[in-house]
Amino acid sequence: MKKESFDLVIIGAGPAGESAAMNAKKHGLSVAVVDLRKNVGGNCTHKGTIPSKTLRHSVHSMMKFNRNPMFRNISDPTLLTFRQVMETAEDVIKKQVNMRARFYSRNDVPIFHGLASFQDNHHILVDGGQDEQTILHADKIIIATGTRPYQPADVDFTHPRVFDSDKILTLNETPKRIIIYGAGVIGCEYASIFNGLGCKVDLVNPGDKLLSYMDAEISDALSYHLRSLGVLIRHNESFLSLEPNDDKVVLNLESGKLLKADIFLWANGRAGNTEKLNLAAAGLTANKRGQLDVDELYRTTTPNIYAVGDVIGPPALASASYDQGRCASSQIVDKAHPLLIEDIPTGIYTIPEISSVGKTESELTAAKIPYEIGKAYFKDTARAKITGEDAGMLKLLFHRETLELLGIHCFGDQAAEILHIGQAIMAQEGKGNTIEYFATHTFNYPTMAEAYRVAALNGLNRL
Ligand SMILES: Cc1cc2nc3c(=O)[nH]c(=O)nc-3n(C[C@H](O)[C@H](O)[C@H](O)COP(=O)(O)OP(=O)(O)OC[C@H]3O[C@@H](n4cnc5c(N)ncnc54)[C@H](O)[C@@H]3O)c2cc1C
Ligand SMILES: NC(=O)c1ccc[n+]([C@@H]2O[C@H](COP(=O)([O-])OP(=O)(O)OC[C@H]3O[C@@H](n4cnc5c(N)ncnc54)[C@H](O)[C@@H]3O)[C@@H](O)[C@H]2O)c1
Repeated sequence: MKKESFDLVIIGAGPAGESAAMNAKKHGLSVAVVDLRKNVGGNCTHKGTIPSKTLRHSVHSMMKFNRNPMFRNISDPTLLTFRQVMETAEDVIKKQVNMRARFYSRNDVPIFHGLASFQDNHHILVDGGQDEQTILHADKIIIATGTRPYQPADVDFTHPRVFDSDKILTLNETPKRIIIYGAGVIGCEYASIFNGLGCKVDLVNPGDKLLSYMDAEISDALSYHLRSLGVLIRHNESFLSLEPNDDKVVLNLESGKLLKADIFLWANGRAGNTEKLNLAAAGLTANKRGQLDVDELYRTTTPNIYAVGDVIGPPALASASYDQGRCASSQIVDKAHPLLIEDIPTGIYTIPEISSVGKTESELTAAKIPYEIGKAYFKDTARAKITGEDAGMLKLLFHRETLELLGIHCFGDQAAEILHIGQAIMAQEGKGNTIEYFATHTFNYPTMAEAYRVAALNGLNRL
């Protein structure tokens, strides 16, 4: 059996593992990465963020084409199939893998392909199959193994009409009707994608609101727009059983309702990839969702082992995973790094898109912070009229005495980009963070950024 030794071994080549590896290497450590997959990029590139965002982009482009009368000079409205949009996604995945693989080779970080498991807290066995086994000795170890869709035992995911968010990428035919169970981020994003492909979508939500952690007005706006596009949302419904047949699936709900569709997508929760790591050998245990507990420096309870990314639980975002990986390896190379755990923005790629950072109205009300609201409706900006994307709103929440920006909530086309303008101001210290910035600086015209000026003036006029 081969044996090699490194300062740092990272398990998982997703966003968290990649950024941890690059950062440690740049600071002079010898680093190796282990991943089950032949290709780097993690679930983010192969199953999660990249395919879903590419699918969403293609579907959204097609919707714009179908909606804009100018394009009728070229062709009648048309629909793409799931396979067609998936081909574009596969192409993007390939390009991402090539780019990311170059990061590893240029920085001289070897990748060991195979299943990693602990032998003790300094030794990892990499099982590459076919007698290819390697033992890696490491001074420090970072676990960045991510998550996979949680699969309840009573749902048969081997049935061709039953999918989770990984398997859905293998779908060959566009269904006429789909039931999506779970209305978290994945459920809502796929509801938008399938709705855009012309499918009838039943979005079944075990909760009483879509994305209830969002600002209530934004959550309501999402429900309104999804419904107006034809998505049937059913709140407060719980899964009872699923009967997959040759020609359809039947979902039985605890309320006694029975829903029928061509396919069923389970989008309710994820589980940490820890069960094959032999954690006990390293003195570690995972919680019942397979996640690991860490302190604010991403240290597990075993002193030389760190954990980052989705495997440590919320916020479970690619964006945060990149930062967590860098933070953890900065601790290892003894370069203190800002912790980057406050005010993580959310970008939710429904159609229309949602993005927010900072406090919601209900959080500010509960904390008895005297805030005021400034709003800009996209329909009142020239840019939105030009692009035809005029459904949406930018809402700024600010302290009515100090004018400090406390929360930014945006709904509509490009919301995830628009948000970062305000985030930059919100992150300023002391008097640098003021809503007045938007009223006293000139914005390019016509832009969506101009919505900040409109919202700031709207808010200041309320004082
Ligand atoms: C459908 C979907 C859409 C998403 N959209 C977004 C989005 O728009 N924006 C956003 O910020 N986030 C999004 N996310 C979340 C994002 O994908 C994750 O936060 C991110 O992938 C987490 O990165 P990670 O490095 O922790 O792990 P992952 O990307 O999960 O990678 C972990 C890697 O570890 C490997 N591994 C696991 N166990 C072992 C083992 N024992 N041995 C060897 N290798 C192992 C796996 O093969 C995998 O390659 C989405 C997720 C999903 C599912
Ligand atoms: N645009 C984006 O940023 C984006 C897009 C898609 C997914 N994601 C990330 O992926 C993660 C998963 O999204 P989601 O929509 O599946 O989930 P979610 O976190 O919204 O959860 C959906 C429901 O499943 C439950 N649940 C979670 N894990 C479970 C488990 N192991 N067993 C039983 N129930 C469980 C949750 O409590 C919740 O009620 C999220 O944390 C999200 O941040 C992000």
